[in-house]
Amino acid sequence: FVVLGASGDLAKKKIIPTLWWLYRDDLLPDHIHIIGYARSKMSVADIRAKAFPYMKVKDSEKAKLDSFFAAMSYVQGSYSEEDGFKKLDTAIKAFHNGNKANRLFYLALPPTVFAEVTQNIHDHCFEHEGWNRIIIEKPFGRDFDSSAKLSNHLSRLFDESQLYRIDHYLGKEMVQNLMVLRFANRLFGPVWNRDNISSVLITFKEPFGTTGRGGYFDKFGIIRDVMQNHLFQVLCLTAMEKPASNNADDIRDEKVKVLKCIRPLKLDDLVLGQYVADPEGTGDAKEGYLDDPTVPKGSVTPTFAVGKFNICNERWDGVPFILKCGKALNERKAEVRVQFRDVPGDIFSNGVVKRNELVMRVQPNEAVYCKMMTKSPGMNVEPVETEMDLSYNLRYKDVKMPDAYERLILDVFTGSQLNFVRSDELSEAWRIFTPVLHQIENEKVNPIPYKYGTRGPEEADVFIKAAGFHYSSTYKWVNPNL
Ligand SMILES: NC(=O)C1=CN([C@@H]2O[C@H](COP(=O)(O)OP(=O)(O)OC[C@H]3O[C@@H](n4cnc5c(N)ncnc54)[C@H](OP(=O)(O)O)[C@@H]3O)[C@@H](O)[C@H]2O)C=CC1
Ligand SMILES: O=C1O[C@H](COP(=O)(O)O)[C@@H](O)[C@H](O)[C@H]1O
Repeated sequence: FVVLGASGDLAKKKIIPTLWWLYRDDLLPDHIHIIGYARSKMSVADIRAKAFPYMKVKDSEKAKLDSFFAAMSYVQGSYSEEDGFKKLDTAIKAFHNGNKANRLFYLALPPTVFAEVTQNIHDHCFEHEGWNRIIIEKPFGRDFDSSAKLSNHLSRLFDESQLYRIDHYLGKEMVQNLMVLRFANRLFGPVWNRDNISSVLITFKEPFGTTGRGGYFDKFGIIRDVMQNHLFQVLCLTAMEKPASNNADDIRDEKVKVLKCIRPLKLDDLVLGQYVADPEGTGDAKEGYLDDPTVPKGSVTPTFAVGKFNICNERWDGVPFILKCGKALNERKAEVRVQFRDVPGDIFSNGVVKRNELVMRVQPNEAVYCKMMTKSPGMNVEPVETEMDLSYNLRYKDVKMPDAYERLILDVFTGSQLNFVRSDELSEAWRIFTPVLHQIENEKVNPIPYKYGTRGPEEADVFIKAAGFHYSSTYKWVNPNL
């Protein structure tokens, strides 16, 4: 397992800790050897020191941790020159000692070096006896053309079955559960359509800004960072037809079909925002997006976006899929909210009956709940709002929920591409977003300012309401834990 970019942030925060958790739980193959590769002069001890704060090691695990790092080495080399990769190949060969070996390369690297690194891996580090697999992190390009260029480059070097494009949302418990909820319950199938569903709202909110990553983020913006990939994957799993089987290509075929039914997004179907400081807030809230010195002065990059999509097929035509994402908002939350149509021929008093909603909460605290009406308990006969609630922390108290990266890296070892992005999914997603992204950039469309720590610009609520999502404001949840 070669971690390219071993000196970087992703390696220390995610990849090394994930490998450790898999190793600790005896889920990695026997005889695994991990090699870090980067330009910096460093050692395995340095990798260990950098990653340790993120590895959640218990005192009782210290001996196992030592054996984990004993199975690691480090090779210093450049990303552009072949010498480093030849050295890497020699280092790998030293471990398999002439025996057949499988090689997995994780590109924990900035996209600027993807092309040269993959070329060098292909030319100098491929094993001819065992399998070779490459894991690539997003961003997979910035638009349709750059993504196609990267895809063409990769397809010249590798077979699609060797490429694992990570979208870590596909490794999250509730995102994986979408398939089971939809296709393993008779309850939902018959109502999962335009006759019964009035809108689908897919939300991603983070309560912190981009400080520290402003330089990277500004080149991409929230649409490329979250909506075009994470939220679109969730949209596809929510909207797709039942696949012929649960094998990776059958599922990905269905996702592609959904994307093909979506027309390119228009500016009128978007609300864009950018967070500003909240002078009364504390800590980071005192800093707006433009106050970050790594963000170019006067940048109009959106940190918040709501987009409305129509899936023009027999099941969904006319049902708005509303995708909302933003940084520096009031809470951390990712969820899918399926809102049903009004009950026809309401026989109860005016406006008491509210729409049903099925909410699949991805994070925090995984839950599936269905907002519904019940008779007010006791002497009263009026309908009241309530919920059927599957809260994972109550129902599955002792289950350890693996991190998304743990599931996905394990998938790569086992050769399952189900939870990875195929190149045609990618090009369809870019087809939908590229024209509007270019328009936003060319016309320097001004995002609406919103205060750090709020729910985003009020215009977003107006837009979402106009799109067809009803917010009743009357639903009150009683936390059974309290
Ligand atoms: N098992 C569990 O843990 C359960 C927890 N709950 C909790 O109860 C609370 C309420 O439930 P919830 O399902 O959110 O229902 P609500 O009816 O309170 O909210 C529904 C949606 O309306 C949006 N919203 C909030 N304020 C406005 C507004 N002023 N205008 C327009 N839209 C608005 C919210 O999204 P946003 O603010 O993101 O835009 C949310 O998507 C939540 O905190 C939920 O987590 C409920 C049921 C079960
Ligand atoms: O890919 C990304 O995802 C993270 C959010 O991931 P989560 O698992 O914490 O929900 C986001 O912060 C980041 O901007 C984006 O690049």
